[in-house]
Amino acid sequence: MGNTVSENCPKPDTRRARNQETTVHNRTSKTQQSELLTSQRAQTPPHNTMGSSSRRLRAFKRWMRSQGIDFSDALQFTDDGEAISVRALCDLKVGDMVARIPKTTCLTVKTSGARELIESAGLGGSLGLSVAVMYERSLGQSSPWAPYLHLLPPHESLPLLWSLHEVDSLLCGTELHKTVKEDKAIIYEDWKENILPLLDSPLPFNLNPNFFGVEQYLAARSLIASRSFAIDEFHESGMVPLADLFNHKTGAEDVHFTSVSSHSDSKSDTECSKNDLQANTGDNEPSSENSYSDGGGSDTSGGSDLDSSLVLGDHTTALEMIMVKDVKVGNEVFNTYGLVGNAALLHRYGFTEPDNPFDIVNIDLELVSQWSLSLFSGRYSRAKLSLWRRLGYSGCVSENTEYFEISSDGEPQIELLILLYIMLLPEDTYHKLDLTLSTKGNSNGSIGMILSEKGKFMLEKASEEVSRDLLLTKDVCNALRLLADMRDSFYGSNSMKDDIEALGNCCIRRERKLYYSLILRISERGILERLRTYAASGVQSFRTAKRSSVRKKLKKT
Ligand SMILES: C[S@@+](CC[C@H](N)C(=O)[O-])C[C@H]1O[C@@H](n2cnc3c(N)ncnc32)[C@H](O)[C@@H]1O
Repeated sequence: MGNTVSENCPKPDTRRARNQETTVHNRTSKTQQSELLTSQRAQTPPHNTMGSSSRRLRAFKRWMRSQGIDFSDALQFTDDGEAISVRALCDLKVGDMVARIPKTTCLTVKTSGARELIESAGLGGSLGLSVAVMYERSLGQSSPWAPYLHLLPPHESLPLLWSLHEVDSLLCGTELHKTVKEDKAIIYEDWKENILPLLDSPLPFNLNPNFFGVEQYLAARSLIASRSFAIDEFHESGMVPLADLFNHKTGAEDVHFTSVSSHSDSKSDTECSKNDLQANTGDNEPSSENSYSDGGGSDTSGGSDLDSSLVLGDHTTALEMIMVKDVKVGNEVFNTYGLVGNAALLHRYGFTEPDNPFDIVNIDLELVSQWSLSLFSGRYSRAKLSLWRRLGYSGCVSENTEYFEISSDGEPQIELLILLYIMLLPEDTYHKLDLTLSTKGNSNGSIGMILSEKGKFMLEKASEEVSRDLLLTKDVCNALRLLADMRDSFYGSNSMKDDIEALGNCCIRRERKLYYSLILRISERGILERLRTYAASGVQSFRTAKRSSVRKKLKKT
């Protein structure tokens, strides 16, 4: 069996937060080196020695050394009292290995003292890992991970942990509102069904209820969502000390995590194979169906030392952190948590980024139906929708809702344009198309078919760009503008200008939830604004001119 590495792409949390999430793997041959970057370069003191080493950081570093976690002294861990970040103490170069973390030091179900308890209860996934985290936390100083756990925040401020009032007031209208409310209910059920019964576990698991309440469960889930990694098939997801200290920058990471394997089915015995791991995999999707099929024996007991014999059935022994970009002395070293939009970032990690190019806004089919009903009868609207479907189109579907994506530049999904176009077809054209489709019986070249049925031009193989251009009639553009207005009304009475002003007056430290949710609102509303611009440009005369030139070209061919 080959090296097992799970990609640490964040899974789409929800349909709302399912903005493109892709991993970036731009490794270079230099990453094959296996020497840890040592102090040679770091010994040159930086001009501006910044940051501090807090007591908890010093204890954590001592603990890392005692556990065999190697880290370069070119990395500076900075503790501002609330959060940690990592900076370069000297110029870091692509290919520099800056840390090596033995898997045995990761906090997973397999390494936790609660392994037997978790496995016998059949708890897998985030549920199992959260019991491991709660259990180790309950041990206090006796936990083998005590200095690591001490460095973690009590919880991450994810919307899942906000009060219902906060969720309703701060997320109203956003892509997260409904999702978070649903999450809260499911997570509570998870706890009641799976965690509460553990308190009756027989000795030696004398669990302290104070560490296994619903609040502690939510806190553990928030830490897992925001900082766990998929390690391998054996360990599954786990907390990876040190690797989880790097902050995120969208599409501009400096460091990659790699699983290192040196085992028998490598091409040669001496060959090291490496696979990228990407932060973070915390499965924030509440689920009650977590179960373990692994019935493997368990020989760990509570509060044991980290046990190197735990790397069972998996030959990969360590995780490495390797620079994929040069970083100048004094600059922060970033990881990436994936190419995700702000709704996903807030949902899983509790923060958002201004000008995030991976943002999207969704327009529900339900909203399109409302718009259609404001113009046409229910029967007429349904018939048009059915024609659109018979032509082979659909929107995105998730959790029984059908919707259309508007990308961050304001461009709507083409299926929405086609639907609007069909909805707005003149009655006779619609009947003609309906009849043609019934006789033809297939929907090949459907865009061309729709457009040609309008009788203006023949278009068999339309490129998406040309099709878009032709679909953007004046009526379709007006419909887009109306839909943008309808979607924007979900945000309540505050205008976008009010939101921007509120953000300007907001203190990120004191009003973190407000700050990040305002960025989410503003970025989503910005997309709707760009959708309006997109629609407006469609009705401008230059656009008409462009269309007529496209038509001319098409006629010639
Ligand atoms: C894996 S941890 C990173 C280390 C973290 N700063 C710490 O104090 O341990 C992920 C958390 O760091 C914070 N974070 C990471 N990147 C961020 C960013 N670009 N802006 C704001 N907060 C960020 C968020 O709170 C997130 O949930």
